[in-house]
Amino acid sequence: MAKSCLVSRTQTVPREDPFLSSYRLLGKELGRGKFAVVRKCVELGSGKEYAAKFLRKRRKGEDCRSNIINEIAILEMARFSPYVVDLHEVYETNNEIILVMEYAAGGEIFEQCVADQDEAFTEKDVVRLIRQILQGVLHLHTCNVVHLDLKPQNILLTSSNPLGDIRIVDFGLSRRVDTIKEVREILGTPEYVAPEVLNYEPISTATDMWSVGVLAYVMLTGVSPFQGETKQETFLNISQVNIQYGQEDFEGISDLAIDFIKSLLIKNPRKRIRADQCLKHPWLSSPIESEPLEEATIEKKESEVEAPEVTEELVLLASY
Ligand SMILES: Cc1cnc(Nc2ccc(CC#N)cc2)nc1Nc1cc(C2CC2)[nH]n1
Repeated sequence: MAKSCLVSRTQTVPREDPFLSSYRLLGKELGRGKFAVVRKCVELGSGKEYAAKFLRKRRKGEDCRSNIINEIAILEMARFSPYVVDLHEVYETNNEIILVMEYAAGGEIFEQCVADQDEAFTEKDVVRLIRQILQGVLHLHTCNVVHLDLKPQNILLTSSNPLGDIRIVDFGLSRRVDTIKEVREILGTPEYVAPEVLNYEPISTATDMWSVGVLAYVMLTGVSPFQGETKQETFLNISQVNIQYGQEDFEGISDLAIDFIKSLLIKNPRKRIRADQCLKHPWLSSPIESEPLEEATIEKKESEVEAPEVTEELVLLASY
């Protein structure tokens, strides 16, 4: 444990700990994965709230620092998309890398997907949010990057009430498309994973588009379309595209919405519509259904950026 020094009556911070010298952790744990924990924090200088993601560098005895550098490089590459969470600062200790990211106060859209009718999303809400998700995904795909873990738990809201905007988070499984060798392990979360992943076939940007189809289904109905009693049953439902659009689940939902979902939940990845085509689908582009169209493409504040090669020089780490 680093030596600490008394800096004020209320708090002592380890002298050599730049993160804790610049931020105060707030009680709230926002998320926890196998090798990461996310905590709310406040930047002492500005008083601004952030989310700090603590990532362990060693996992199962292996050095996984390059995986974390990959996540940072993708967040950096996506910095011009308003719908990808912003990366503020990075710190490195002996055991961890800390990503200080934009705080999305509205939390996971998952909570509202499973909420009671009166708090659930309206179709108009879903049109607006799916359009934003597609604009974020289009930015990634334009940069040759696939997310590979798009699910309601990884789509956050800047505000839940009033309903704000989305932020795509968690690029821990993301890859540059041209660097993906064949998939050797099942990536992603069972309910949202595309058939080609289950069959160890090549993955592509179309793999994310399958997940967008599942996302739209869940946001509209609160039902996870392929979920079975067991993981095996779920995988079989996905592989056979065993899906229903039941009257009960889709009561009051437009035929255009169902047509949109059906354009994505197609077994052959080549037959699924792309993110740019989704944004032109009548369900998302008919003004009657929703607010006036935003620009379908993201105005880049700088020239189009290629997803940078994952090299360590790219990342300025405040290390200690
Ligand atoms: C209010 C809140 C509630 N729940 C979560 N959950 C969550 C979901 C996925 C991941 C996985 C990741 N990355 C981390 C937390 N994040 C929140 N705010 C965040 C969370 C963040 C950044 C992404 C961490 N900014 N604002």
